Amino acid sequence: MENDVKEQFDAVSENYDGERRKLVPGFDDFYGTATYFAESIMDTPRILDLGAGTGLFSAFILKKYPDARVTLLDVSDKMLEVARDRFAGNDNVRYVVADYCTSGISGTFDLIISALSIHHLEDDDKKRLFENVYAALAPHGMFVNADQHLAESSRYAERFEGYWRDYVDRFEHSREDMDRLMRRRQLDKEAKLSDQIQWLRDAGFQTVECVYKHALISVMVAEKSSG
Ligand SMILES: C[S@@+](CC[C@H](N)C(=O)[O-])C[C@H]1O[C@@H](n2cnc3c(N)ncnc32)[C@H](O)[C@@H]1O
Repeated sequence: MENDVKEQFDAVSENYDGERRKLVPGFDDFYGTATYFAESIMDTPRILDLGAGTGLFSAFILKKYPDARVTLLDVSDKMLEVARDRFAGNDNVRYVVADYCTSGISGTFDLIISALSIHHLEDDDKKRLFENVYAALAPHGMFVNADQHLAESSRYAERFEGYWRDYVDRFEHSREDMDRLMRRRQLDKEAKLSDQIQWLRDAGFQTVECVYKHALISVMVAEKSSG
């Protein structure tokens, strides 16, 4: 992973949460659907949030599983600092500053979740990560990846980009925020949904479903066993 990703997110950590609704089309449905489908047979599931940032996705999940033991992993210590404030007093939440691409995944989890993070990886690294996620899940485990994706055709790649720009333009942004956003956007390396479904299957997942899709964003769930 380029250091740029860490630097870019370190720089926006304090304003990050306030901006999200202005940048993620269908914000409530996106996180709401991801949370709805994130299921565990355990009452106190062990959860790993990859690229947890300020803990936004984990906050939704903790409303569903208040006693979950959650590990927030992110390469940006500044983003995790905001998460520490968010979950202050919850001793079941722990924080790991690491690059999940190079550090691998240690431990066993019932649920591995990720939102808007894995699209920063090169495709080969995404494939390797999916294998590592599969290996780190308990036999009944599930992976939920809520992320941006690439359109299946170049024509729709352009249309998705236009759709997103039109959405973002509906809100006020400072020049500085816009410049930062566009610099971050240049680091994106989205993959097609069809490819990601295949890579998840190749990694060993028995059941793979796209449970939500809104132009360029989607929620994929992958279950280790077919149950
Ligand atoms: C757009 S933010 C998403 C944060 C949070 N998941 C959410 O839904 O708001 C992407 C996060 O992924 C982190 N990230 C990107 N690549 C990473 C990597 N290889 N290892 C660890 N964290 C990574 C960034 O530092 C950033 O905090």
